[in-house]
Amino acid sequence: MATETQVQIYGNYINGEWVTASSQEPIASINPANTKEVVGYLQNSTSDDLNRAVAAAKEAQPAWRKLSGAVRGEYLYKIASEMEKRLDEIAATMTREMGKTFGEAKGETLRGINILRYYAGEGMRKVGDVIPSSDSEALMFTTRVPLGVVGVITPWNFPVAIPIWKMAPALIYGNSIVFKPASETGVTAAKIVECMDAAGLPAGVVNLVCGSGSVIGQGIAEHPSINGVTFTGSNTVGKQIGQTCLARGAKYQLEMGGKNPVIVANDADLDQAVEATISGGLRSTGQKCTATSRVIVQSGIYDAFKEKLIEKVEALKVGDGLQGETWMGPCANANQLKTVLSYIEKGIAEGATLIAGGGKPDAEDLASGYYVQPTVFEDVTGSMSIAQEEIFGPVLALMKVETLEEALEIANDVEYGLSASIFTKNIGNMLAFIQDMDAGLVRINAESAGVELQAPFGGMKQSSSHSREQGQAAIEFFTAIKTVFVKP
Ligand SMILES: NC(=O)C1=CN([C@@H]2O[C@H](COP(=O)(O)OP(=O)(O)OC[C@H]3O[C@@H](n4cnc5c(N)ncnc54)[C@H](O)[C@@H]3O)[C@@H](O)[C@H]2O)C=CC1
Ligand SMILES: O=C(O)CCC(=O)C(=O)O
Repeated sequence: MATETQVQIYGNYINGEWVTASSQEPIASINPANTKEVVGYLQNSTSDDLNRAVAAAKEAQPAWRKLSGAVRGEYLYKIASEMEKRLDEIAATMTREMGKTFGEAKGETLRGINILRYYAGEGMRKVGDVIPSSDSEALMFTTRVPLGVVGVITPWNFPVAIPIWKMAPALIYGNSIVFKPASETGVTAAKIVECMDAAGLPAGVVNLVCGSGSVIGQGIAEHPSINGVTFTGSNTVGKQIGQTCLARGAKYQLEMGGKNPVIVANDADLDQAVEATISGGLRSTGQKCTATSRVIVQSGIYDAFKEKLIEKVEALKVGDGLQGETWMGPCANANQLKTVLSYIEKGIAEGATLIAGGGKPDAEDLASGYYVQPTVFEDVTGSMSIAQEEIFGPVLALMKVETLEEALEIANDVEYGLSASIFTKNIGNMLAFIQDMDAGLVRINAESAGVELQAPFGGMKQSSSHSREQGQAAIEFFTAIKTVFVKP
């Protein structure tokens, strides 16, 4: 039974006020490192609550868009400062809600603060071009207008960075927001919104509505007054949201799964490749859409790479992310743990060889969390489930190849195309990889995860709806271009 004493209940934030949902049935956010601990309670909202939030956002948006970009930017700077004051508290909440280590959570919260400051500056930058008209007396130019009300549906794996890299550009370009976070990380989300409230953001500009994906998430996708929906999460849900939005003519942006490869060439720096494979594959318990999942190694370096990898993986300290010595925390929820364990079983059943990890850790102090050992398979072939499907857990699949052509063929032989890495010193290998790898993010001598806030981010193939987030690319989703023709 979960402990239910002295745990705060977080309201929805609608029209500038913290309010209780009409259902009166809070949802508990549980600590995956210790499932007896409730981190906080969230609202289990209904369609009525969503309708109120959308109405507030719709009413607030015209005045918000009429402010100058510089003034909107000032609000973002203030939100960043409020978050900075609460950096440790927000990071610790993130760790308690979804399990990543405190160090990673703090890094992510800082990243959120930097994203806010980056987009605050965007409020002062150009939004259009002057285009010569065929009429010599006319002035023709483009400008940009906000979409209106934007729905923001986010997952639990980056509970600060993802909502902020969606909300900051939405706000700077003049949109208002209805924000539905994953329930696993609703308390972290409420704390971000508390910072927005403390920064004095006008009522209704951002509205937080917690609740189930099928009611509030789907409700956002269907709502006739929501003009655009930005989503990160699973492929199945993303496609459903895309279809719902398309059917009613709303704009949508989907960031979904990955099955990211790293190629280790014979001439790779062995230590660098091993470190990056471990960091890219196992940090955050492998729960990143950019996580390394397939490790394609050339035969000349295979044995040395494998030996070093296993030695390092077996030394990783699994535990509660709030404890300083922990390198890898638990899976974020019971479903994730179940999924990871089921993929490990499938790997064995389909003929891969388990060479590290493979189950729950034995330690007694880990018994009440959703822990799994960092796991490595070898003898993995391209058709196996663990080589094709997103696991979203700390599982690496080693695949041995003779040539780099073979490596690239295997690397591209999946339905996803989010990120990919190669380790090599050969410029020809690097150029072939940059050219031929079907992924939105290609990295040379660097791990597959690691997104920079000022650069475009998004995937090819089934990994995204082919748009890009972050950096200046965000303007493409959060605004519409207007071409203006003026004649005296
Ligand atoms: N690309 C990424 O970064 C992520 C990928 N995933 C993948 O998804 C798998 C399952 O994780 P989940 O948390 O269940 O992801 P999910 O896709 O169900 O959840 C993501 C968000 O969508 C909402 N949602 C759920 N059902 C919805 C619906 N019918 N309509 C609208 N919104 C809905 C959720 O409440 C949450 O806010 C993971 O194992 C992983 O493979 C999950 C999280 C992030
Ligand atoms: O690697 C990163 O920093 C971003 C990953 C991401 O967007 C995700 O896992 O959803």
